[in-house]
Amino acid sequence: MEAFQLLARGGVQFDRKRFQTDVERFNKPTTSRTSSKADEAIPNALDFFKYAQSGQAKRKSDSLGNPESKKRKLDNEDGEPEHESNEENQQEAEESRPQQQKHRVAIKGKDAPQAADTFAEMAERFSIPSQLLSNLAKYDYHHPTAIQSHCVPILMELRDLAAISPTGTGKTLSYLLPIIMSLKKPISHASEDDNSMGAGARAVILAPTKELAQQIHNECLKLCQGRKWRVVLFSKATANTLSDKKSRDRVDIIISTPLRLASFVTSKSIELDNVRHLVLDEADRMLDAEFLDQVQETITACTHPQLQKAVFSATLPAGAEKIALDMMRNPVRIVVGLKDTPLPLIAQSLTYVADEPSKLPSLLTHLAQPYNPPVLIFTSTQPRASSLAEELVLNSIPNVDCLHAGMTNKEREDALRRMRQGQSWIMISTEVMARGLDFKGVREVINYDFPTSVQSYIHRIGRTGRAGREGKATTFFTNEDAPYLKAIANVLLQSGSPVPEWISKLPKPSKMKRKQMGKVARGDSVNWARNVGKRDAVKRRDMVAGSKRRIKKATNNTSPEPELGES
Ligand SMILES: Nc1ncnc2c1ncn2[C@@H]1O[C@H](COP(=O)(O)OP(=O)(O)OP(=O)(O)O)[C@@H](O)[C@H]1O
Repeated sequence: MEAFQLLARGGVQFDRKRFQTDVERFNKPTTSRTSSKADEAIPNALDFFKYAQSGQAKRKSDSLGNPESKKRKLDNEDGEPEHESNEENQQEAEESRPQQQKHRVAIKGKDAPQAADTFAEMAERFSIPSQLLSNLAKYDYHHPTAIQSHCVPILMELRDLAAISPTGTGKTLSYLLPIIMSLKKPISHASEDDNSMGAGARAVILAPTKELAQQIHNECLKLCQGRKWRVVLFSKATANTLSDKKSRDRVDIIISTPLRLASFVTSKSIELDNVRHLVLDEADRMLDAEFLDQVQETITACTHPQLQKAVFSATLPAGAEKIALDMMRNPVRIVVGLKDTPLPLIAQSLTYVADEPSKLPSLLTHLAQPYNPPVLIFTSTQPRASSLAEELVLNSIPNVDCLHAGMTNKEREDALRRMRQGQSWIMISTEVMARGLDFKGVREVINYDFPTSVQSYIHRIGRTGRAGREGKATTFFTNEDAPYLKAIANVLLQSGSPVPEWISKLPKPSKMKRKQMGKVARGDSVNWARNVGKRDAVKRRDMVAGSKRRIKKATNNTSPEPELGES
C-alpha cells in the first residue's frame, strides 16, 4: 500500500501535485525497509505459515469468518486454552520483535535471548565455525526456520528450553546446530593439556524410536562433515566398541532411544557425568509413562554442574510440559504457531466410512482415484498393518510396503530405505512411524484407523506437508469413532481445514471418553469377509465339540445300571 494512502487513512490530506517529488520519493519500493527485510528473511519455501503471502496463515484465513473457529478455543483437548494464553499473547505483543510477529511466536521466560534472523547473524553473534557454515549451505540450509532463529540463540546462551513448533518445521537443526557450535571442536582435536572438554560424551540426544534416532544421527553427520566428530548412534552393534573406556572417552555426541541408553547406565557400562547438553526430541512421548523412568535414570546420571536441558516437540500437553519445566533451571518456553495445531499447509478431511467392514472397500475406492505417491497409511495395530498390506497387494495396488515394530531390524531398515528411494508408493504403518520421521515427498497421509489421541493425529498427519511443501490428510471414521470425532474436528478447524457443520455441532467428549479414543476393539484382519469365514469355522468347531459333549453325556446316562442282586 502506498505511504500516502496509509497517511490518508489517518485523516491526513496531501496536495499530491504540489508535493510531487515527495510523493515519488516515498513511493519508491526501496523505502519500505522492513517489508523487504521480511521478504528476504522468509523465503517462500520456509514460509510455513504463509505470512509472506497474506499476512496470516493461508487456510487459517478461510476459517476466520467461521464462528466455529472462535468457538473452538473453548473445546480443547486437555482443558488447556488451544490458543496461547492471554498472558503469552500479551508478552508477544509487548516484545513486538518483528521476527516474533512474522511467525506468531510466543515466548515465556526471563530475559529470553533475541532471535537471529539469518545464519550469518548467528555466525556473527556466536561464531559458527566456517566448516559448519559450509555444511549448512551444502545441504541447502540457507535461511533458518522460525524455530531455529529462536532456539539457536537461546541454547547458545546456555538456557534450558522447552520448544514447541509444528511438525516439519526444522526442530532437529534447532538443537543440533547449537550443540555442535557449543562443543566448539571434537574431543579428538583437543590438545593434551586441554582438560576443559573432560572425558566422555558431552551431548546426549534421546528419541523414542530407532528410526528417528537413526535419522537424527544422519542429520548430525551431515553437519559434522569435514571434522573428526565422533557421533555415536547407540545400538547393539556400538555396545561392543563402547565397552572399552578409552573409546567411550573419545565420544562427542550420543544419540539413542531411552531404553537402550538407560540399560547401559544401569549396568554402569557408560558414564554420563561429562554431558553438558541433554535433548529430548518428541518430548511428550519421552515423558509419558512408557519412557519416563528410563529418561529420569538418564537425567540422574548426567551430573555435570552445567548440564543444559532442552525438550522439543510439535505437541506438549500440560502434564508433560509441567514435568519438563520442573526439571529445568530458569527455562525459556517457546511456541511457534499455535500450540497443538498442524500447519495450514496440510489440507485435512474427515471421511465417514460407516463401519469396520466398509473401510477396506472405501480405501480401495479412494486408491482407485488418481493419487500422488508416496501415500502413508496408519493402522492401529501391527497385525492390521500386515493384513491391510496383504489386502492391497491382493487387490493389485502396486508397490505396497509395510513397517511396524513387530518386524526385524533388518526388515524395518529395508522398508525405510525403499520408502526413501521412492520404491514404495503406499506405506502402511503403525504409530512407530508417526513421530519425527522425515520423508519430504509424502503427499498424503490416510488414517485408516482413527488416531488414539489428538497428539497422535497431529504427529501422524505431520508426516506430510514438511519443509514448506503442501500435503493432504484423510481420516476415516466409523460410527464407533464418532464420539471422539469432535476432538479431531477441533484440530481441523484450528488449522483452517473445513469441517461439516454436523460434526462441528457434536458435543465435546468428556475427559473419560477422550481417554478411550482409538481404543475401539478391531479385529486383526481388515477384511471382514475373511473374518466372517473365520467366525463360521470357529462356530462349526464349537458346534461339533458341543454335540460330542452331549452325545457323551447321553451315553453315560443311558449306560445299563447293574442288575439288582447280580453282585
Ligand atoms: N533451515 C532450513 N532450510 C531448509 N530446509 C530445512 C531447514 N531446516 C530443516 N529443514 C528441512 O525440513 C524438514 C523437516 O525438518 P525436521 O525433521 O527437523 O522437522 P521437525 O520439526 O523436527 O518435525 P517433526 O515434528 O515431525 O519431528 C527436513 O527435511 C529438513 O531437512
